[in-house]
Amino acid sequence: MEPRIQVFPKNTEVKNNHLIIGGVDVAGLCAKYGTPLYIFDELTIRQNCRDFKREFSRRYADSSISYASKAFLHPALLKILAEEGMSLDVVSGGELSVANNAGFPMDMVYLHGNNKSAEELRLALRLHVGRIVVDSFDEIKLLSKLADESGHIPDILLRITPGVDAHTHQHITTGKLDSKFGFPLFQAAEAVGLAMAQASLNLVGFHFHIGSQIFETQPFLDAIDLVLDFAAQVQERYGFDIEELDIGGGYGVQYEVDKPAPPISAYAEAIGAKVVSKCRSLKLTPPSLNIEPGRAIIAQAGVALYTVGVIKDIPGIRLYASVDGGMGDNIRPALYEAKYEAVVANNVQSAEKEKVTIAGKFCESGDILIRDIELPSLRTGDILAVPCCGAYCLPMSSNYNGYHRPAVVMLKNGEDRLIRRRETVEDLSRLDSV
Ligand SMILES: Cc1ncc(COP(=O)(O)O)c(C=O)c1O
Ligand SMILES: N[C@@H](CCCC[NH3+])C(=O)O
Repeated sequence: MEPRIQVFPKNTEVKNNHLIIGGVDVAGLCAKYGTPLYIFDELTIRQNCRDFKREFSRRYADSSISYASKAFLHPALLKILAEEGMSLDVVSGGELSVANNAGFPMDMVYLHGNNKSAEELRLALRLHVGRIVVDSFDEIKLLSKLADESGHIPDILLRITPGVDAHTHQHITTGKLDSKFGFPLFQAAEAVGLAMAQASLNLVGFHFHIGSQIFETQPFLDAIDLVLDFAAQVQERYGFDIEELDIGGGYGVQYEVDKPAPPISAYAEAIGAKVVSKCRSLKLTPPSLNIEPGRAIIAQAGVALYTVGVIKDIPGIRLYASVDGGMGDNIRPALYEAKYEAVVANNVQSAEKEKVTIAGKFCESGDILIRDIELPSLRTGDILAVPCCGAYCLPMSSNYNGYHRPAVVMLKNGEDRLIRRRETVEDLSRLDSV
């Protein structure tokens, strides 16, 4: 079996040397819909939701799982999440509106953001979202005023930056003290005092998020230690009892064959035990626990499909194969030096292999999707399948160089359906006037 298959959606197999996902021949899909194409496997999404719910509730009964919609947001996905009993994390009025328009239950929504506008806060108040995660002193004051005007008292969490190092890429670490997000611990008590003084706000607990693609459990445990110590301090100082603890997302996923991520059970085991033992030692009533995975729900479910175009051999230097997408649909290699695997969907296994660099078609020399990967010798017209592209690819995509964002297809029970059409030339100037 081709080892890279393990990084693809859960029900991926190889038949007649073709890549088959959810019973569907991937090369055939490309013939039907064109490329670049993003496909999502519904079964993998549902299994990931169920794994999180099962593993956390087993170790900590009073827990909930919120999908971080910034990783990928779509009405079809929202329907699946609602059916799976997931809550939702949104970070703007835009994400909130998409969720509301799709009929997602608003009481299951957490609104985040370090610079929420008055308009976004008014919308959240009008929709009675489940929680507003307040990020700054300015926001406490603004939300208090708006809540007062609206007549609705929102349940709020304060976002704390616990000051732990999550050992991940510096652009995706967020829990360090020098951060634009949240209240550093040394200012957080003052924030609790201010929030409690607002008759129009109902403070229920604390939130932290220490970063993304974190492979160790220890940074989560360190942050829990610090934030629950803080909860005990403010209980003594203000008589505030923490009812909810939201420990954010950041659970790692396997992008590369030789870099397996810890199973969800390992995070759940360590985190559940930590909250229980810490609350016991501090004599705190254990709070409800909310977990906010984005990547770990959706990354593995998504695959990017490209057609190979120009193949350029620079003897003694490098062999390049260019595909019909790149940084316009996946900025992650350029932004974070993210690494990806790939297989040739119409020729998965072959004795003839060579090292090749997969370039995108954008006018940037940094537009390299995968550097020096061993693949069956590529020919123009081959279909390249890049796994683990479900998270933070499409939501961070662009029209750079007049790129038409890809079509998106959902796979379920051997059937495919188009859930987002490919952009057209008309879309490129849709908003413009002369
Ligand atoms: C507040 C918050 N929660 C959850 C997430 C989801 O993170 P991940 O996709 O790494 O699980 C993020 C993004 O990093 C975030 O900023
Ligand atoms: N967008 C990043 C993760 C940051 C998530 C937002 N806090 C990624 O692609 O890995």
